[in-house]
Amino acid sequence: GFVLTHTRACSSAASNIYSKHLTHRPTCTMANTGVKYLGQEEAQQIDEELFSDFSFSVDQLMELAGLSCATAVAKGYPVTSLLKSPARVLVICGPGNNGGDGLVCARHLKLFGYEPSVLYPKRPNKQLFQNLSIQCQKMEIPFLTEMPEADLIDEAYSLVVDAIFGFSFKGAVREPFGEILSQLKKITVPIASVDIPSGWDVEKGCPDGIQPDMLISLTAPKKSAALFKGRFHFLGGRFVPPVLEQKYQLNLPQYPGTECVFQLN
Ligand SMILES: NC(=O)C1=CN([C@@H]2O[C@H](COP(=O)(O)OP(=O)(O)OC[C@H]3O[C@@H](n4cnc5c(N)ncnc54)[C@H](O)[C@@H]3O)[C@@H](O)[C@H]2O)[C@H](O)CC1
Ligand SMILES: [K+]
Repeated sequence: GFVLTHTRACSSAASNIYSKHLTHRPTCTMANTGVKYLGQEEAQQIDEELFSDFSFSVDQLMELAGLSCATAVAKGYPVTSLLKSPARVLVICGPGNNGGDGLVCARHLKLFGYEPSVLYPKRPNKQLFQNLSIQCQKMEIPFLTEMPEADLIDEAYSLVVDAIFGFSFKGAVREPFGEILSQLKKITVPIASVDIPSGWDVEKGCPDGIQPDMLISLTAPKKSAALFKGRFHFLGGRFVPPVLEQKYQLNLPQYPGTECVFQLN
């Protein structure tokens, strides 16, 4: 197995970039847990096993994944720490389950006191995603019709949640996501990426890709997470049965108490 331990210090460059959007700079804490970093195939295999052998439904795990993401955001960027009020968050959702996590995250962010807006340019024709979209609309979360320019994002929002691609991303980015990612490379407000920084190769990353300030790894980090340079790395998706954890030797850290996220660094 591929096991990485993390002892990296917080990136001071990233701190300087983002501190202008915060009233205080949160302190980083580090945990050296020895959790396993997964390859793309292994991540997909575990996902598949949760749905088949363990009989979970996608809705169930997506709800817990999205809740973890909103919780991590609330820990890293508390509403009261943000310079702009209301605390507007742009949640960008992609065409797969990573995008579904984003919709769930947006709904919980609203319940946590943020003002999320959703950009959802490619909507799969499946009941699950239609339901999640209706739930957001009923929560009075606006859906944008187009991607705002980078300077507009910096002006209007405190944070962007990147729920575009997760562990099934492969090959060159297809439109409209290429243009969306090129705007995200220009913004100065922090990006919180769900599971994988979108556009990054799941295992090898992407040196000239987006550089999120927060990464929320779900189930277990993927290999590219070793290249993450932002301030906050959280683990979420506290739903892995111990039998499955042992089978894949995930070596997951102990989540504190009833918490749904664990801060890896
Ligand atoms: N077990 C867990 O931890 C759970 C994780 N969840 C989340 O699900 C995603 C993985 O979801 P999946 O549907 O398999 O794939 P993606 O969302 O990564 O994307 C697939 C989607 O994207 C399109 N696509 C792929 N490559 C490209 C490209 N180069 N350009 C454009 N579009 C591309 C593809 O066609 C599909 O439409 C995981 O990361 C977690 O976030 C679950 O929510 C819960 C269980
Ligand atoms: K993502």
